[in-house]
Amino acid sequence: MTAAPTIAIVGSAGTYGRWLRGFFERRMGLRVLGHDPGDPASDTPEALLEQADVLLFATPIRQTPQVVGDYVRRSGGREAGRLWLDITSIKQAPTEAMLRSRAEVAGLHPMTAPPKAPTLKGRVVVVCESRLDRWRPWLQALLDALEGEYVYADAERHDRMMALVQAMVHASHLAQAGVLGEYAGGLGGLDAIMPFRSASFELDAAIAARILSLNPAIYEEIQFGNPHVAGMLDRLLAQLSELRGLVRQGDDAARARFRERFLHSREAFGAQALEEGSYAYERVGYLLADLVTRRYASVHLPEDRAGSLRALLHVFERHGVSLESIHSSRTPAGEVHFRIGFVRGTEPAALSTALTEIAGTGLGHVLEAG
Ligand SMILES: NC(=O)c1ccc[n+]([C@@H]2O[C@H](COP(=O)([O-])OP(=O)(O)OC[C@H]3O[C@@H](n4cnc5c(N)ncnc54)[C@H](O)[C@@H]3O)[C@@H](O)[C@H]2O)c1
Ligand SMILES: O=C(O)C(=O)C[C@]1(C(=O)O)C=C[C@@H](O)C=C1
Repeated sequence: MTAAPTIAIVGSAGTYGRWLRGFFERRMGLRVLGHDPGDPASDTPEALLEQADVLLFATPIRQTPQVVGDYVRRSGGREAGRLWLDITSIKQAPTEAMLRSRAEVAGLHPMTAPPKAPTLKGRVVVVCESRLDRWRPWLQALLDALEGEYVYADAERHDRMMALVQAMVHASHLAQAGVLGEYAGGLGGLDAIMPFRSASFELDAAIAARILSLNPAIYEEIQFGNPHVAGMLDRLLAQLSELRGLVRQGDDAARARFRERFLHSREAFGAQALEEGSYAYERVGYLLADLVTRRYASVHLPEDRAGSLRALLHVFERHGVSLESIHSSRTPAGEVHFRIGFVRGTEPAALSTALTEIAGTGLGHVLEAG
């Protein structure tokens, strides 16, 4: 074990492999090697096994157990005393494959696509500590640097949870996307439906859109590669079939059964989860409402110092421009920027003068305005 280990990423040209290289190099100051058949300039598997202290698999879910098996064979015992990690979305098979090595082993599962931020701050990461000894303190240092929110489980429990947290959510949104597609002919596409949206519809459509925009192989494997998914789908289908049966039946008895069977899930959620969930929903609702504000500007404050936001707000105040909302987020490079919404009736000339002054004095970079 060394305090500044050399890291090797298997799958270094992939979406997460690239993000992780940036993280290890820039945030942790570590030397990073990587192999990926998609990048002919990448290092060889032999170089990884010869030089790296920590080997991290960021390869496609379906291939990962075989890829790990291949590295176990090539390594031939050299991995003893080193650390092997993976970030696969399904844990049991990759973990079993890594445990066939002599390395220390831990599985990580970031519950997010690589963010447009330098760390996983605020994002959940599942940690499967499979065989840890001398690498435990370094793994903790890695988790601290990643700034995630950690939950611990063994690989089997992880996969059972993912049948609900991922496979159920993806399956129901893919089904919604399919239904919307079938109705598109009669009602018009999503464009025609969206003006009628509730916040719930907007969020569900956003989730479906997200699933359909990311790597299809991941979503396929989350359904097909987890042995706990088929049972979950049976239950999901049974719930929907029962609901359909009751709606078709349509009488008071069916309504009573509906209230009893479906609305009483309240008890399963519990009072606290209901309160917190409903509050979270309201907050997201406000955010969505703010994002449709007609007049807005996105501003990056290059000087990361106390008082720079106050100076920015002061410019708007001097030009008589009133704010309706202000939200902060990050650019891909990790820079904070503020999205500011302005009240209806904002004088375009006053807003334009304020934004020109902000850019001209170097107080802020105006990234976007509308
Ligand atoms: N992208 C996400 O949202 C996300 C989130 C959490 C976890 N993960 C997990 O991360 C892993 C990688 O996902 P991704 O989105 O980066 O996928 P990706 O397809 O973008 O990247 C995978 C990379 O692995 C490479 N590869 C394939 N076979 C290889 C081999 N034998 N040796 C070396 N490299 C090989 C591919 O060429 C590709 O560049 C998956 O296991 C996935 O479940 C992804
Ligand atoms: O789109 C996102 O950011 C995701 O959260 C992706 C998502 C998910 O949908 O659950 C997909 C696969 C990964 O295993 C983790 C998270």
